[in-house]
Amino acid sequence: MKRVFIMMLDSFGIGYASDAEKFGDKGSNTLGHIAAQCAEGKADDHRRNGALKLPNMNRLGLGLAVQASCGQYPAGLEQNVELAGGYCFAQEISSGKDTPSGHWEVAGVPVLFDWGYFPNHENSFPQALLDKIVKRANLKGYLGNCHSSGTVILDELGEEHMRSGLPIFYTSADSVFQIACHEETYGLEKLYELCQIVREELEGYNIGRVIARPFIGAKVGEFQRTGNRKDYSIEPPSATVLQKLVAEKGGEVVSIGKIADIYAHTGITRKIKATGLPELFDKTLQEVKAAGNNTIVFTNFVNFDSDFGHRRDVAGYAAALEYWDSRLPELLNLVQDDDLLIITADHGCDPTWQGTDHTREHIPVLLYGKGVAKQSFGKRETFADIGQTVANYFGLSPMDYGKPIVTFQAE
Ligand SMILES: O=P(O)(O)O[C@H]1O[C@H](CO)[C@@H](O)[C@H]1O
Ligand SMILES: [Mn+2]
Ligand SMILES: [Mn+2]
Repeated sequence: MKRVFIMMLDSFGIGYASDAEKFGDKGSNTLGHIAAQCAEGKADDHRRNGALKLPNMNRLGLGLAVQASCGQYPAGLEQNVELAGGYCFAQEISSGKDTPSGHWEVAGVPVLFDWGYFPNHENSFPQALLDKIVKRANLKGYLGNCHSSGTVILDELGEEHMRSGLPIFYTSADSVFQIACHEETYGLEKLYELCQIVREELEGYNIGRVIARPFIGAKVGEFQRTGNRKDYSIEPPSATVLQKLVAEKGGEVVSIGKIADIYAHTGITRKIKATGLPELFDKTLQEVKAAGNNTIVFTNFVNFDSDFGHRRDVAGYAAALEYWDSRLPELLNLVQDDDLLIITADHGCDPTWQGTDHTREHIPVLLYGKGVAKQSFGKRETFADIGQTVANYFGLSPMDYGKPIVTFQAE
């Protein structure tokens, strides 16, 4: 039976990439800096304390992958562990450091064109675009129209939004048009309809995603974003390894969490909704247990990025990693002889870094399965090596980019 399980720890970077300077990210290191702060006792709070404890990922080569990526073994992580899997690190060839670029490149389709961006920090969106949206959606106006962190803007404009009923428009260094509206006072369906209109009006602007950002709460300090976030992505520019598995083998691709949205629902045969790390992990285990031949179970663990990376919350990120690692043995126990488990990431989001945006970093690639030698697989020139490995494993036609990290015998 052939089954691949891809665990995408959103924003789990392991050291700045050689082109990081272009992004203002030279020196960033999501895991390295979290480990350093933990080791110095600077990440102790009600959620965790002491040195970073990731014994299970470390047995799959995490510490060694970090060392290979940035030259320094992560502080506090156990050394000289007996390897249970293969490991390497990969650099990104896509032009951006955003979620779709990282995910698509992992699936064998790097983004080599430039996305459109809204570079102005105030009055970010072109007036002509705003006018069209206002007219088509029959709005009385809008709030925001700027770069912002999604939680900061709720503190600033959430109450005004509730009073006026005007949607909050904002963006970031990524190619995104984000819309925050109160789930109850504005309405979830109305927000989704507005996002759909904006998606259509963005034709020609080359914007990666429109993101619905529903929230709840009565007043400042109580606002909370909900799991009803929805991403409206454009489609990948060519067939991903997910699409190939479905087209060439009639295979099954199970999306857990945000995966389906990120691939614009292409190459996905089943979608499982889940919110928060515990539920994402529970649903992953369920799907891995039930998976049949020629199946990919693909989970995006968004919380590392959205709850901790962008929020620059080091202790929160560390606690989330420790939680995830503590559950990893449950997944490892379900991996059968022919299966392949891949633990990886889509970009960095160093919680010690300036600003609140992603960071241009290498990603870890931890491989586990009987067909994987317990060794280093070096530096990978593109995240697409993962997609090529998956194509090779399933015996699909090769992807245009990437080299297989491990090769498998055709059946
Ligand atoms: O600050 P929030 O709303 O979480 O926004 C973040 O989430 C977006 C999508 O991942 C990114 O572009 C980043 O700006
Ligand atoms: Mn991401
Ligand atoms: Mn993000």
